[in-house]
Amino acid sequence: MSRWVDPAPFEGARPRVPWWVLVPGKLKWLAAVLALVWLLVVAVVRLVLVVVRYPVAVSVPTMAAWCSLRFGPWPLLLAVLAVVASLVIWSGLDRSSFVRWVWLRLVTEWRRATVYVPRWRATMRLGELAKDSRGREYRPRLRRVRSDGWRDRVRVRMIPAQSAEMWELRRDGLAHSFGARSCRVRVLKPRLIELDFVHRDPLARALPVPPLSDDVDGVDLKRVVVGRTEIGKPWRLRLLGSQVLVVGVPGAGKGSVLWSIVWQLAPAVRAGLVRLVGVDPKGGMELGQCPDAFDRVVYDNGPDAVVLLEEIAAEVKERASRYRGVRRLWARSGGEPFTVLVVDELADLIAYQPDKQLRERAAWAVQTITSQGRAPGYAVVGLVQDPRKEVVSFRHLFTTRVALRLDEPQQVDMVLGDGVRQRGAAAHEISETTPGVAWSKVDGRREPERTRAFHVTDADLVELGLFLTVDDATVHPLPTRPDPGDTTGGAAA
Ligand SMILES: Nc1ncnc2c1ncn2[C@@H]1O[C@H](COP(=O)(O)OP(=O)(O)OP(=O)(O)O)[C@@H](O)[C@H]1O
Repeated sequence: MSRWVDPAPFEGARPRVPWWVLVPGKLKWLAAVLALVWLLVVAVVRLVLVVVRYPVAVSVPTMAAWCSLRFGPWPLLLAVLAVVASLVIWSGLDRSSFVRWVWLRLVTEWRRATVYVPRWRATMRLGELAKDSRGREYRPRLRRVRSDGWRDRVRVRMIPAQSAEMWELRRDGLAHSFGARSCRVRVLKPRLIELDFVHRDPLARALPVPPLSDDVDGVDLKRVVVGRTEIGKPWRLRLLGSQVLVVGVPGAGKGSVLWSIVWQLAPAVRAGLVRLVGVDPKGGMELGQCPDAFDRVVYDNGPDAVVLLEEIAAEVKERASRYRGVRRLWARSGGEPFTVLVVDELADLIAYQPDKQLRERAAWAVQTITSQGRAPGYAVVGLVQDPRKEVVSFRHLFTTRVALRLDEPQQVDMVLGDGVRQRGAAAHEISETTPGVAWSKVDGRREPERTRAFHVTDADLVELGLFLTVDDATVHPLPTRPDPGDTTGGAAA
């Protein structure tokens, strides 16, 4: 009898086919074409980025290869010689533009190729700035490199969950790894930081003051040049419409900032266009060096100083009420002098003064002048040694803040505000051997500037005093050459 017997169950592994085998043929072709287009677009974008980022490094070898293939080696050699000759002539005729456009670009490419690219991966791994997660390495990306000669600016795209502080902690290691003297970290935007690898300090040498000028029109109260920035530009302080706070430990060079301001204002002071008023609680140690510059000056922190401050505050209020609805900002044409109040040790008045009443009156007056003095033409230049709590509470009234050498990183934050140190303003790292070097931060401008004030010597202050008191102090006309026809020998001239 024939009987149906169930076959034994199949025990072999079922063959597995990739999912795309099951996709219909037309769709497969379409996907392949799309993938190819995508790869092509990515390749073109990368190529364009490389050309844009390194135009010299890409275009020169490409042109050279094309030339030698097309015309043989001789035209190429001639072209190289012509280029070298024109570069030599260019450097002879205009050195600064040659350095900017040619030399620094070559240095940039050289340092990128020989320092940053070869050492980047190892430094990131050993410095624990790169991380492994689930078998994938997250490594900060080296972006644009620019060399200014004295420093290299290296942009870095951070990996997720990384902060600028992590880089700050490794600054020393990074500087050693890339052969620099120091490294600063600046945050440019979220995830993007710039590392400044400093090779030498362009502000290492003291800056002599420029010659005193008679030109009153040359005094621009919005841009008083008091020194130089580290990128070689004039350091300009705004006095009209701004209040200036200068903080630094003893010997940091506060005096040089103060006297550089007075030096540059001198022609206007002499012409009566600018009036200087001073309070020097240190008994005249600072302002007493050139008292002739000041219309009024008090050498203590007692009642006289407070009365002077209150008088100025009352003037501010009176002038402000007159200006209301007439003009928004002081102008020369108004006929009233612009007033600069210099307080040498602000903390002596508003923090150290033991008499509470005097202290409060001084604080009120300083607060009134700084907060309301902008429009009626009153500027305060406040100097402070110790950024204590009492002084720091005034900080927001000063739109320009200058941090000379300070002791601790927290003090930098207290003076310049939160986040400014993270953008590179390491005033606590300024060397004792470079007094007058400072980090300056202006409200409304994101980046702090590293600067150095002119060095105003004692001899300069004597010259300043003479300039302000003796009418003809700097003008020494040469005797005129006697006229050959003049029998008196020119004596009458
Ligand atoms: N811009 C500068 N360039 C070179 N040297 C400077 C500069 N400023 C100050 N110095 C020098 O540094 C020393 C201290 O300067 P200064 O007295 O101005 O400091 P300071 O901060 O005002 O000190 P203190 O708070 O004790 O008055 C001086 O010998 C001065 O010659």
